[in-house]
Amino acid sequence: MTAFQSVAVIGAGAWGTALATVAARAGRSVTLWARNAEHATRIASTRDNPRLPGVRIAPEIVVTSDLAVAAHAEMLLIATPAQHLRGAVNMLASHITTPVPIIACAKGIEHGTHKFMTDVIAEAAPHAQPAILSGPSFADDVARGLPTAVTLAAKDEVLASGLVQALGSPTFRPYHSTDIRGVEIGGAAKNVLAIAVGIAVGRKLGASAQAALTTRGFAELTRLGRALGARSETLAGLSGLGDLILTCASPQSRNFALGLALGRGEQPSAGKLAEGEFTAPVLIELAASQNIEMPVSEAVASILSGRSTIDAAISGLLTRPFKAEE
Ligand SMILES: NC(=O)C1=CN([C@@H]2O[C@H](COP(=O)(O)OP(=O)(O)OC[C@H]3O[C@@H](n4cnc5c(N)ncnc54)[C@H](OP(=O)(O)O)[C@@H]3O)[C@@H](O)[C@H]2O)C=CC1
Ligand SMILES: O=C(CO)COP(=O)(O)O
Repeated sequence: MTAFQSVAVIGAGAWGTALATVAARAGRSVTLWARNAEHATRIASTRDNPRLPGVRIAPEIVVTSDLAVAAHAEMLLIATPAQHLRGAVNMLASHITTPVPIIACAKGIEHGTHKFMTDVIAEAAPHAQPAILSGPSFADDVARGLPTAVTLAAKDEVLASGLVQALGSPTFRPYHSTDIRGVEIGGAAKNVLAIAVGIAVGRKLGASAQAALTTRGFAELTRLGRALGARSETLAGLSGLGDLILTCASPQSRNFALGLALGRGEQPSAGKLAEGEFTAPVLIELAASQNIEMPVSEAVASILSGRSTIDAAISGLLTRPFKAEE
């Protein structure tokens, strides 16, 4: 019997809905919280969420917009966009008076503070036990029960392992870790790098360029990770290299798709969350503060901000001085 029988997922977007399904499949009693009361009522009655079309939400999942109901759970998963995670945890904080695990499921770095998601949780809800779940996992695949594997990290290995036991099932396999920072860096940086690779594919630069850019992207992700104390095996694991491979190779990724549209000179789809767009400027600020070179991420940030054209950014990357591979 797991110590975490009840689970609440905060944020009823694509990922929150998929994670609620995962937890229900693992035998937990699940509450899915949506900020909008009308949305919650509609999802509860139709058992369908337009943010994750075609996925039937199991009848036993309670859908609510009442935060007090959700906050009763023995573990909480936060699946809002990264820049809204602090707001969500702030709202939860007054309901949390005992140590309860709060698992960040968003991928990003907070603007202004340069803080990673578990640091934001620790600040906003001092009683919480922050953890992070990240890895190669499209919400649609996960909700449909296709096999996926992710990393779940907490400071305390026993806690991380307990959370894995509560959420894991044959088709959703979390691996536990204590390298919180390594997991957070991989998830945040891979979205920015996926935009770069999408641009290259959209510009028809070829499969060789796609592989080269993904690999050099991994090199800069690793450089930053090492500088911030991440473990190499985490960066080369599911939440780092694993998620980078997934996101840099599939138009199913919203970040890759954003890059693809930009590279083709098309208008990106409106209303689709591509976290890399928000992470790019803060990622390069953070890298600069550590004296870490991240030329691919810098190119993405300068394209997105309009400081550079796509052609100038590509030319800038291709004419960098030759150097040793590291
Ligand atoms: N989709 C995926 O495959 C995966 C996504 N992730 C990560 O999960 C996070 C969420 O992504 P995803 O679910 O796909 O995004 P969606 O755009 O599908 O949904 C975002 C959800 O967050 C809600 N939301 C927005 N702002 C707030 C807020 N201030 N307080 C509470 N809820 C809020 C939105 O509510 P409303 O509906 O009312 O607008 C919406 O339900 C991102 O960081 C993403 O990188 C991670 C792994 C996989
Ligand atoms: O994080 C994801 C897969 O692991 C989802 O990727 P996108 O946000 O690019 O769709």
